[in-house]
Amino acid sequence: MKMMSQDELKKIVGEKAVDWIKDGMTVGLGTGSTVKYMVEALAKRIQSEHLNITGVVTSDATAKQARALNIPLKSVDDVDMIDLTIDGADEISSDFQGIKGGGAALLFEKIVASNSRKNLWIVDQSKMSEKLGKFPLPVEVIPYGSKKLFSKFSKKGYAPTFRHDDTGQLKYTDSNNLIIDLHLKEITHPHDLAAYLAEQVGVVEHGLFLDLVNTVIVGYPDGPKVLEAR
Ligand SMILES: O=C[C@H](O)[C@H](O)[C@H](O)COP(=O)(O)O
Repeated sequence: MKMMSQDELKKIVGEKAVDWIKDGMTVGLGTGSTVKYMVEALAKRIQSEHLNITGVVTSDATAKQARALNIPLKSVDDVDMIDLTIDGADEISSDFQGIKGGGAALLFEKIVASNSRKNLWIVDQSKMSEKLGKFPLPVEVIPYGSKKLFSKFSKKGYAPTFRHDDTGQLKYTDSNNLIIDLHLKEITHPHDLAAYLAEQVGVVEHGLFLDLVNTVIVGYPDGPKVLEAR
C-alpha cells in the first residue's frame, strides 16, 4: 500500500466531505489545515456546477480563504439555520465526542456547530482515539483574571499552559481572548468536566465538543472511511 502523508490524508477527507453539500444549502465552514482542502473543493464545485451556496465561517482565517475563492458568506446572525457544518477536530473518541481548538477557533466553531442541523467532522486517522485527553484541551478565557483561572486549574491538577504563537507571544484568539491548554492525559468524564469549565467565571468557551456530531470522515491510506454514530 502506498504511504500517504498526513497532509494527503487530510486532502482526501476534505475533498470527500463536499459530497454532502447540496445546492441551496447554508454551509458552516470550519477552520484548520483539513478544512482548507474542503473549502478549496467546495469553491470548485460552486464554480463548475453553478451551486447556490451560502457559507458561514468560523474564523478570520477561513473567511479570508473563502473570500479569495468567491464563496458567498453570511454571518451566523443573518441566516435562519445552518444546514450542514463541516469542520476538523483535534481528537475524536470512539463515542464521537471531540476536542477542538488546536487552531484557537473553538468559540466561533462551537457557535456555528450549535446552530447547525448537521455537523460533519473530517480528520486523518491520527485524530481517532479510544478516550479523549491525549490532545491538550483548549480553554478560551478573557485576559482579565486569566492568571487566577490558571492557578485554579493548576491546583486541580490540570497542568495548564498559556498558548503562545510562533513568535513566542501570548496567543490571542479572533475575539481577543487567551487560550489556556489543559494537559489532562485522559478525560474520564467529559460531561462533568465541560460543566465545571462552563461555570468558571472568565471562561468564554472550552474545546470539548460533546453530542454535536454524528458523521465523521476519517482518512486512511486506503481511502476515506465514513463513520456514523450508532
Ligand atoms: O481551532 C481549530 C479547530 O478546532 C480545528 O478544526 C482543529 O484544530 C483541527 O485542525 P486541523 O485540521 O488543522 O488539524
